Amino acid sequence: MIKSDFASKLKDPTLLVEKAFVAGQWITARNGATFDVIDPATGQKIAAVPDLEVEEVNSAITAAHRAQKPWAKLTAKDRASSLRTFYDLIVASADDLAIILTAEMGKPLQEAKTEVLYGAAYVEWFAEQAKRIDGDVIPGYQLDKHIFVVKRPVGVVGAITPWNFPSAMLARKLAPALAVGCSLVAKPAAQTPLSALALGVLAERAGLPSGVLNVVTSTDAAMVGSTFCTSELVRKISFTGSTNVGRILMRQGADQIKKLSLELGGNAPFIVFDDADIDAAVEGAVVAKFRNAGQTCVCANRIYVQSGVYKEFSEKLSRRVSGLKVGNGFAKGTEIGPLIDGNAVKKVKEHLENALSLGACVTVGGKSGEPGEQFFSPTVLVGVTSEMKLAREETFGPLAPLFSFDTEEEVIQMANDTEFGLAGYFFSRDLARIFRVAEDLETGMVGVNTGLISTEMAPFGGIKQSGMGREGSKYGADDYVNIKYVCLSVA
Ligand SMILES: NC(=O)c1ccc[n+]([C@@H]2O[C@H](COP(=O)([O-])OP(=O)(O)OC[C@H]3O[C@@H](n4cnc5c(N)ncnc54)[C@H](O)[C@@H]3O)[C@@H](O)[C@H]2O)c1
Ligand SMILES: O=C[C@H](O)CS(=O)(=O)O
Repeated sequence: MIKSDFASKLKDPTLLVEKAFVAGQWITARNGATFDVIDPATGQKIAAVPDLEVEEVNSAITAAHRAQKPWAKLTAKDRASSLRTFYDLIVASADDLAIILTAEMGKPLQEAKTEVLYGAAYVEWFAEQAKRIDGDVIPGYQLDKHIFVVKRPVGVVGAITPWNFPSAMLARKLAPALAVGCSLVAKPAAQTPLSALALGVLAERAGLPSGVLNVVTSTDAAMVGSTFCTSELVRKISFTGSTNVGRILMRQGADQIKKLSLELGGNAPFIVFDDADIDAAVEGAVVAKFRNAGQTCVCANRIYVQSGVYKEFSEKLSRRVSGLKVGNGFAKGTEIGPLIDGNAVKKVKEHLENALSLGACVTVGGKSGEPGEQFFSPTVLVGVTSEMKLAREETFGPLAPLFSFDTEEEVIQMANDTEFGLAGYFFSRDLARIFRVAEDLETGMVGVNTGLISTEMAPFGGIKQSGMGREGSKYGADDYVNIKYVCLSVA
């Protein structure tokens, strides 16, 4: 066990596990291989976890397959009770889970705790929803015919999750899956496996039967994905990550017509109309752009400001951003943590330099940390135009580009001019405009006069190349069941 100084902060050190969770056992790789987990704020190794190979991934799939039918045969109430216990254990360990999350991902500790509780909220919600996976009784088409519609669990789910919300993105998948009677093999991002493994510890303590939840760790993500997609035992792939990888999984799953949930990339527009409450719009932009240092799929990637309020908004936003505290996620008062790795810093720099070369100007920020450090100061750019890379690509960092526009028609056209369609935001106090723009934005989710829309009670997901399926709300369960129709003939 790596005794990192963060581990000494844990009330319950047994939550920090450096083994994979397969068939209810904590295992190492057969060949003894491990990979390091690095604190992005310091570049220090904080743990080492098993680098599993295809045999071990198939063992996890087999375990999930063995466990699934007995799990599905429990009553909904029994599954609900297990998930409720799991929820209670997550909440009770939230402080420790947040410490582990900040250590491996870098986000400020308060944001990490918010993420842990947000993920737990999905477990709570689907513990309740487990008892409401209702079907239908439909009037027969002949006197002797009786039509019943039931919803049955899909079966074994292969779940692949990203590094930016390593706890909540797994919770958002396992909650509906287990609630309806599926079992699950999770593969967390190699950068952040510890949060998923800690959830495995708590699932075990909650009494989830062996094999219902498995967590495999590997640096060979492509191997895990193709193993999920080619195994006849895996009936569904639930993926959160980039659109490029989503495409790969769609292709690989096509041969077996795998059921898919894809939560993919975004390029969210954030629109400020001249009738907006500008101070509220500034606060909305800060949370929509700089939450998780800009590393969220629903971040405001393009900020469009109507020309009449452009000067006021850009000055107020720049002043607000200049006060954001950058630092180690464990340091008191930190609001902007490190980016996940050097490539993330490189991408932000590339987008910034491209914009500057095409005429944009920095009003605040624009600086990266010392070489080898992953910090980047929260930055506001003015004079941004659609020709710049950051208009077409997801920056995934603390860079707020301000575009100017004149008319509603113009900004709707610009906002929708992207292959992505995950989230969109706008600020306006004109009710007719609110209904028009909410209708016209080509996104799966819209925030009106708010920059934060993520909740377990609403259907989270995108359209176009931001994915398919929904997570959260009653719609979230639909992705983990098959509908079965029974026609009973009895005179
Ligand atoms: N829509 C959402 O809810 C949501 C949430 C978080 C992140 N994202 C998106 O994820 C991206 C950033 O996260 P990321 O860098 O971890 O994305 P990524 O696609 O590189 O990795 C996501 C997961 O896929 C795995 N992976 C990588 N290559 C794979 C392959 N060939 N086959 C199978 N699995 C593979 C990774 O190991 C990781 O576990 C951004 O585009 C962001 O918008 C979307
Ligand atoms: O990266 C996007 C995740 O879905 C995080 S959140 O749901 O917006 O908090």
